[in-house]
Amino acid sequence: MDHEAVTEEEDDALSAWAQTGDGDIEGTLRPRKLDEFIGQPRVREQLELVLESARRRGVPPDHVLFSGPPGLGKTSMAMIVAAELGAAIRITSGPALERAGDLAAMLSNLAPGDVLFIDEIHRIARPAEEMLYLAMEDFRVDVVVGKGPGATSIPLEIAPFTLVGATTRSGSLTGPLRDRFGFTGQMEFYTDTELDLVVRRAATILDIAIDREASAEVAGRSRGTPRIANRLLRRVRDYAEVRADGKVTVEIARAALAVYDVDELGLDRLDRAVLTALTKSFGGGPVGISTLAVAVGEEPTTVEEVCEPYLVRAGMLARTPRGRVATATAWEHLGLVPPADHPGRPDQGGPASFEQD
Ligand SMILES: Nc1ncnc2c1ncn2[C@@H]1O[C@H](COP(=O)(O)OP(=O)(O)OP(=O)(O)O)[C@@H](O)[C@H]1O
Repeated sequence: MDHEAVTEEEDDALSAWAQTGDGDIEGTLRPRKLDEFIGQPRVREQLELVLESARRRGVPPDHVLFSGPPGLGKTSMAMIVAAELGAAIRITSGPALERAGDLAAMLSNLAPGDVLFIDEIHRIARPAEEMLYLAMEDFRVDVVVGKGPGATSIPLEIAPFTLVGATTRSGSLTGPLRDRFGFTGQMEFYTDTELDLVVRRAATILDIAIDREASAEVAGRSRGTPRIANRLLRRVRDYAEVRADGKVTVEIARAALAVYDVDELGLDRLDRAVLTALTKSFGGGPVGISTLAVAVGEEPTTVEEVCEPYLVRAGMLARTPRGRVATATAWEHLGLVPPADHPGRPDQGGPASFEQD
């Protein structure tokens, strides 16, 4: 292993990480405990208080919601909640709960203290959502037997449990559902320093020799997202193994990332397609998200949930009440000059003049 400036303390931490589990790669790379989780200091501190207090009182903690863009560690956090409580976790997702009966079956099979994790909870069907209200509040479900005027509803007690929900769109959650969560952890994009740690941790687990400059390069191009950091690391490893001696240096990392179309800011082909359509086809905007999605041949939700958060964060795209607008930084990044009257031009007020929605 080639960790040039790794301190002894870091080395200990890295080798402790190396001993975590096996299984599929994503699973292998998932942090298992709260203190193993890199980044998100605010969410970690808040969650620790929620869990510790529940542990001391000997009751299941309040229901927990994690929200934020994909790949920031919401599923990992859900698993950590269960691990920290020493509880079993049952996993499902909003789209899988199409019928209330599916949810009733899951809820009635829970043992006391279990954690039920519902990923993409904003996509849960209405009848299941209504069943969830009662389950979250009173640990009860009403099972409807029969049809038509003769139908009766039988109340069924369920074990006290903790619901952990994850969503990329907390805004689409209905008020009553949102209100039933006692704690919401808002996951933020990671800093480059945090991602550097994520990359080095994964390199240790996967036994990839990467030097410090190279891990920083991969981290800097990972769009603030650990899942992307781990993925880029694996692609860089492939390149190093096939085209070189297996060691990842910064030159190898740069060459590999060029092959995979990841630019210096971490923007991939889709991000650049969005910016190119926005600037070249729509004169910088404003343009609606659906039109933009059609122009790049993607689903509006993919553009909205996967590309947009990072482009907004990188200061390249602004959401205005009239649609999406490319900022001066976006034009510059593509090597283009914004038209004279475009609001993205700094002399026209620049990005700061945009009203965010
Ligand atoms: N803080 C972290 N430290 C190290 N690795 C992390 C961290 N957070 C996430 N990862 C890694 O990133 C990957 C994605 O994490 P996870 O599945 O928890 O994200 P998510 O927010 O649930 O994503 P999605 O909403 O797309 O399912 C996992 O392989 C995990 O190992």
